[in-house]
Amino acid sequence: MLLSRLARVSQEVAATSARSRKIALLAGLFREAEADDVPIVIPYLAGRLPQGRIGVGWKVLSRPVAPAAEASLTVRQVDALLTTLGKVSGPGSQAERARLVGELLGASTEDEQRFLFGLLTGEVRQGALDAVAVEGLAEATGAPSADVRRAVMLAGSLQSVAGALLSDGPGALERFRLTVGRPVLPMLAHSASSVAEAVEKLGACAVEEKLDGIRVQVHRDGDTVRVHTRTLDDITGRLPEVTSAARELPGERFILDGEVISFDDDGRPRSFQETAGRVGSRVDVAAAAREVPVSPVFFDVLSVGGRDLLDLPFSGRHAELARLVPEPMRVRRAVVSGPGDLGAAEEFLAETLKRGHEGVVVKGLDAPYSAGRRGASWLKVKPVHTLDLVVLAAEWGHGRRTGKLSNLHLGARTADGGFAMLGKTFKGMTDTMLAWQTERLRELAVEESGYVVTVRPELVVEIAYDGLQRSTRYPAGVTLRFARVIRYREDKRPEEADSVESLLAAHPEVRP
Ligand SMILES: Nc1ncnc2c1ncn2[C@@H]1O[C@H](COP(=O)(O)OP(=O)(O)OP(=O)(O)O)[C@@H](O)[C@H]1O
Repeated sequence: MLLSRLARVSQEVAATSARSRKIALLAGLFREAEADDVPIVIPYLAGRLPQGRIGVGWKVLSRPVAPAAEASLTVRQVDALLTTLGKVSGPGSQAERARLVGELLGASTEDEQRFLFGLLTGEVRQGALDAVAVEGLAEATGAPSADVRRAVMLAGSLQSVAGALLSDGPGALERFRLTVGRPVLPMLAHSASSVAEAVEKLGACAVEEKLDGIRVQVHRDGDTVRVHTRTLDDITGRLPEVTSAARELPGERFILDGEVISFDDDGRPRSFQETAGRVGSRVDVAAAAREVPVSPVFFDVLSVGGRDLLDLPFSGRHAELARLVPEPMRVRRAVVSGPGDLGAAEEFLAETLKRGHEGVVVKGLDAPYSAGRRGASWLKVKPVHTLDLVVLAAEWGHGRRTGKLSNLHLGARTADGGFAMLGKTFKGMTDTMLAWQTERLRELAVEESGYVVTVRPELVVEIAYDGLQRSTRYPAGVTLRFARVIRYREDKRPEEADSVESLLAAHPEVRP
């Protein structure tokens, strides 16, 4: 497929607000695409680079290059060139990058240059595009859109489903069934501001402790056990405790969902940093496991004995879980009949906090498991409220922080797929964090002006704050009070950051 075709459709999709028109435009594009184009076309449309980072800064991009008169570049040629670009390193790499970018832009028409510029600087990001692309695929291939959605949910990747559908037709969806050994994206939660609000919304529900560890999905097939993170990385080798616990359960084939966490000798949870450090260590796992042992604590089951349980109501899945996993290895919970029983829910939250956990997750008893979604039926309640925001820029520090990128400009997602800055912070960072962020942000830099370095909006950071206040200086009309960094969330994509809309919904006091 020619880049010019993709660039035109991308522009048309951005220009129309009608969802049906967007779907029709994408369906048209998919009908023309070859299966090999798909892994490039879909991320480009959403404004993502399949290569992740390629280390091209604003300086290189902003050098004017005379455009080509006629479109000839294919998306696969562009992708190959960007892959080469991403691999350039060592002495002379700046000049080599500039040469390759010059080559790319010189072969592009003016429209294509504009598209590439947006793509490389992160400006054409379109957050909601993947959902529209699912509908477009269904329309282009004649597959029912609910089936495409379920396949994407289970595959955890729109690209792979699209590639299979476009080369083999609707029958290819069969390949994306829930299978032991093949991880699926986990179900996620929304926030509620209180247990009362959550119980009011959900009615009969289970109130579960929220453990601040690392999410794991454990697959066992006979003697084979695999452990995956929420981003589907395979971390089996790092967690011998989890594999041996899974082998001792009275089932041969299952998929369990839970959290691994490290407890101290008194049974209180150790800090997230300790658990994360342990789970992150790949060398000398045995020594790390002696120093910081972790335990799996399960809260859901997706499959058992070859039966797919995703569509069972949570109460049914939990009954299966209780048959498979002994109580000490399951999260503690209280079942609550509805708002009339709020006292029991509040008591459980208070007890959970006293035991050192960060809050609770309130779960509707009737809801199926929605893999890869923030289901409306899981609501987390944490007394210390935090936000996941995207770093838009950073300022060079001074004094002790000279040479470090320090003050972060923080953005929340906006309805149009962009980000609105909510404020800045340089608080809460450890020295390690400062060094790490300086390096990462320099790689993401697109423009440097004075002491402010603007970056591709890719890094997600968890921020604690004491509230919102109105402000005319910021585009959303509000700013954060006493924002401070808690940790970077490398497991989250910017599309998963908090939005201005949800923030304002949680703070009625600042609404005009
Ligand atoms: N009982 C539980 N049920 C579901 N998730 C739990 C539970 N205990 C801990 N968790 C963790 O909480 C996360 C759910 O919160 P969410 O989906 O919003 O992700 P998150 O943004 O990482 O949450 P947070 O930043 O609040 O930890 C899960 O991914 C899981 O790792």
